[in-house]
Amino acid sequence: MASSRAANKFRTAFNYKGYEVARWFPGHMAKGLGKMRRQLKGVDCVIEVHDARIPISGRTPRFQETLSIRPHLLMLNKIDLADLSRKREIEEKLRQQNVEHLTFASCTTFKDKDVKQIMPKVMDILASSPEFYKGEDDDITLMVIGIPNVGKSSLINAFRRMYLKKGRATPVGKDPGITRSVLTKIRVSDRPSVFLLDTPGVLSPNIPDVETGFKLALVGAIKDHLVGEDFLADYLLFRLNRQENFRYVEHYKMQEPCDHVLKMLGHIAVQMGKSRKIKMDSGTGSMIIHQPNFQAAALQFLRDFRQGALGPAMLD
Ligand SMILES: Nc1nc2c(ncn2[C@@H]2O[C@H](COP(=O)(O)OP(=O)(O)OP(=O)(O)O)[C@@H](O)[C@H]2O)c(=O)[nH]1
Repeated sequence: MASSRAANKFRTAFNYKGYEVARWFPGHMAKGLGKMRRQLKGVDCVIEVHDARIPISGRTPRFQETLSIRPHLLMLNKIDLADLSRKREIEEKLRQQNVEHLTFASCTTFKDKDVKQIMPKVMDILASSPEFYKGEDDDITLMVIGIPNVGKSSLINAFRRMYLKKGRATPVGKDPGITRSVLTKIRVSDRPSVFLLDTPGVLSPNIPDVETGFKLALVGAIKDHLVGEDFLADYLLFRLNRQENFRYVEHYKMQEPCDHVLKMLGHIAVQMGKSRKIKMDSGTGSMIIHQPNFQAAALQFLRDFRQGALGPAMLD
């Protein structure tokens, strides 16, 4: 375990090296956003799924515009990976952002106990919004929105498992941008008759600052290669050290915490047995040296973080 003396040696600010985030918003997202907005008038309630590890950051302002038009439930998903020790503070901040209805959930936990609470909440929200409530015999249409990779498809599949006893209707994947088809209408319940509109993950065209961009990338909403795996790994190391979360020391069997990403990635690469052979001229002939595969180590570090192996996370 690291002493607080060791913790004092760590960087207090991250050098983003003049990174630009503007190019992280691909064209297909703008198209998706436009289609979603056009479909809104047939929607009774919007379920916005967001990642509980970044409860405040990264929700797009354009989503929030839609919220004033339609009843809205914000579902903070992946709580199995999140450190929610400051839950009250998070709830308060979201209330200040006009989030009236909030729920915490995990879509992958066995028995879907969190997902079970969502439909009753939606029914309550609709019942308290008479202008949108139609009556028991009418179809209810819900739109599921959110940034990439937060679990929108997983939620829809969980609903289908639960209410229709059916398997996957929509593909799930660990990489962002799996859902490309816009607005597929999927029946998720017979009684009441409920349809869900699946939507592609859409990022804000204006990510407000580079730090938000890095947080989004750490939770997998932006593809790693757009940021650079080693750069992102460095940011992760910076964040873990700042929060004095030193589980990585034990996890990678290190001697002590470390603030130098290449040193750390080198250690992980050796642990994983990942090295590259490089031919070098030694002056008296050529020789083969083994260089740690830093990229493979960076990917492993990011994967371990995302799967919760380095402890529950809170990036806001
Ligand atoms: N640990 C954990 N993983 C989850 C949870 N919900 C979804 N996932 C995983 O997160 C990844 C993304 O899930 P999807 O349901 O495809 O996310 P999406 O929002 O539809 O993604 P896009 O299609 O990119 O917009 C998958 O690997 C899921 O298994 C959760 O509650 N906990």
